[in-house]
Amino acid sequence: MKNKVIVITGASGTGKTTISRYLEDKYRIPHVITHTTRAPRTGEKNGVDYYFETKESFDKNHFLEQVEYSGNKYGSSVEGLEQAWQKSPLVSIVVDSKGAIAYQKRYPEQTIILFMKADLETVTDRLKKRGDEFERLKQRIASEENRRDFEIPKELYGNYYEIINKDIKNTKDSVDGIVQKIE
Ligand SMILES: Nc1nc2c(ncn2[C@@H]2O[C@H](COP(=O)(O)OP(=O)(O)O)[C@@H](O)[C@H]2O)c(=O)[nH]1
Ligand SMILES: Nc1ncnc2c1ncn2[C@@H]1O[C@H](COP(=O)(O)OP(=O)(O)O)[C@@H](O)[C@H]1O
Repeated sequence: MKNKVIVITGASGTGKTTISRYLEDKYRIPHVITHTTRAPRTGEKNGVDYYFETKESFDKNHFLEQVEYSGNKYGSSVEGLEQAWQKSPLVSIVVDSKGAIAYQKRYPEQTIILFMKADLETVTDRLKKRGDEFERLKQRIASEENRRDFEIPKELYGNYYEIINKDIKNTKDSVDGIVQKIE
């Protein structure tokens, strides 16, 4: 198989991380670890969930693309992608929609985009249950970037799979169908 990357995008709480973990557990598809200046959430580990950076250390990386999202910086490096491809020709990455556009442009033949969708009420409820601190959660939900990511950007029209993540079993079935088609 030629190296490929499953790019998982969508608004906060729509299930991107859940699906990335599912791909890892069921199919041994490793995820690319990206960099962020946001503080770790309870249970998140440096070098596993993210590389947690200071503003200074963040800028020392060689980014393939980087964004500002709800007041924090996020970025993914060529090295991170190459490292994941060394483990497996098929890997996944969780990024915002700007990141998804960047991957589609740079690796048009190798990018498979999953656009995760759920309604605002559902995601708000899930983020509360995830334990996100309330003030941060409100700020995140209201952020321009998050509001934007409830819809797929026009640059990706015709080039993505939409997954409506209500019932988790149906969601996993849809993901299974997509993974099995990847050559
Ligand atoms: N473009 C880009 N987006 C990223 C990267 N890493 C994470 N993100 C996105 O940044 C946004 C915020 O991530 P996070 O703080 O973990 O919040 P969550 O979406 O609520 O889990 C999400 O849309 C992530 O997909 C990256 O390296 N590049
Ligand atoms: N279909 C679902 N039904 C119920 N809870 C879900 C579902 N999908 C995800 N969750 C939960 O919702 C929360 C947000 O999901 P997560 O994968 O962290 O979203 P994202 O990475 O897009 O912010 C997590 O606590 C997760 O376990």
